[in-house]
Amino acid sequence: MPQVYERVALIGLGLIASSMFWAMKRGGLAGEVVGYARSAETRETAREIGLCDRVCDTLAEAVEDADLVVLCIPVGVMGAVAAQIAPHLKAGATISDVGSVKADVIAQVAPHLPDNVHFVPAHPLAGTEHSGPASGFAELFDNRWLLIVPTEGTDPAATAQLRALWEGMGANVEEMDAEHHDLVLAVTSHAPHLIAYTMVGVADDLRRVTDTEVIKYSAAGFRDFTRIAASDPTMWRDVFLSNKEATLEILGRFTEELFALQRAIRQGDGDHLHDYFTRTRAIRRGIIEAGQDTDAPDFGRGGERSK
Ligand SMILES: NC(=O)C1=CN([C@@H]2O[C@H](COP(=O)(O)OP(=O)(O)OC[C@H]3O[C@@H](n4cnc5c(N)ncnc54)[C@H](O)[C@@H]3O)[C@@H](O)[C@H]2O)C=CC1
Ligand SMILES: O=C(O)C(=O)Cc1ccc(O)cc1
Repeated sequence: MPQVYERVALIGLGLIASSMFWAMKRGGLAGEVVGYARSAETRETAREIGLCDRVCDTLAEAVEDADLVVLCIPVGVMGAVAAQIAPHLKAGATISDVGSVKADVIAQVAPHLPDNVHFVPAHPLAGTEHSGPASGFAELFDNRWLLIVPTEGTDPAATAQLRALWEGMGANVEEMDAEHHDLVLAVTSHAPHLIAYTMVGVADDLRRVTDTEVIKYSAAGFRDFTRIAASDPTMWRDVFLSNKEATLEILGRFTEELFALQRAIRQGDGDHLHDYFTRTRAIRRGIIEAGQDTDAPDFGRGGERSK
C-alpha cells in the first residue's frame, strides 16, 4: 500500500489513536506518525510500547508540519483542543476527528480553524469497551465502516486522501450528512449503550437482594450488557451530552415500545409478544445475511477482541 500522508499527528493516545497507529504501520500509510497525550503518564506508556514514531510533550509541537491532524479525544473537548492547535497548523493540512457524534463536534471545531486548512470530520464504527494507549490493535478497523461527514465547502481532494487512508487501514468508507449520522448512531450505538448501562445498574441494585448470584449466574445476554457498560465513562458522558436531541428522540420511542410490551405481559397478550419477537428476529437475520455481523462465525471474521 503506498504512503498516503507524509506526516500524521494523532491527538489523544487512546484506543482509537493507538489502533490507527498500528493500522497505519501495518499498511505503510504514513511517513511519520507523531502523537500527543495530555498526561505525562500516557506519554510515558506510549514511549515504552513504541506507540508513535515520536511522542510530543505539547500540542503545538505535535501539529506543526503535520499534513493530517486527527483529534482522537472525547467529543466534549474537541472545541477546546481545536482552539489550542489552530495557530500552529500547517497551511493546506487536513484536520479530522474520530468522534462518535458529528453535528456538535463540527459546531465546536469548525469556527476555530483557519481558512487555509481542510476540515474532514469522520467516525469509525469500530471499537471495544477498552480504552487507553495499550488497548489498540491494527485489525480494529478491518471490514468496519468509516463514515466521512463532509461540512460545507469540504475539499473533495482532501476527502479523497482521507478516504484512501481509512481504506488502507481496512475500513469501508461511506459519506453521510451530520444530522443523519447522529440519528443513525443514536439508534445503533448511543441508545443501546444507555440501555446496557441501565440494565447493569438495575442488576447492581438487585445484587443487594440476591447477593452474588447476578454475577455467578449471568447469562450471555447480560454478560454482553456488562461488557458494553464497562466502556469509558468520560467518553460516554460526552456522547450523550453531545448527541442530546437524537438520543432523547430514540429513548422516547424506546420507552413507548417498552410500555407496550409491559402491558402485553401484564394482559397475557402472547400474540403481541410473539409478533414483536418474530419481527426483531428477522432484523437480526437481515444483519447476518448482509454480512454486517462480525461475530457470526459463518463469515470467518473474528469477533470483537476482548483483552
Ligand atoms: N472507544 C470506542 O469504541 C470508540 C470511540 N470513538 C471516539 O473516539 C474518540 C476517542 O475515544 P477512545 O480512543 O476510545 O478514548 P480513550 O479514552 O481510549 O482515549 C482518549 C484520549 O484522549 C485524551 N484526552 C482527554 N481529554 C483531553 C484533552 N482535553 N486534551 C487532550 N487529550 C485529551 C485522554 O487522556 C485519552 O488519552 C472519542 O471521541 C470517541 O467518541 C469512536 C469510535 C469507537
Ligand atoms: O464495543 C462496542 O460494542 C461498540 O459499540 C464500539 C463503538 C463505540 C462507539 C462508537 O462510536 C463506535 C463503536
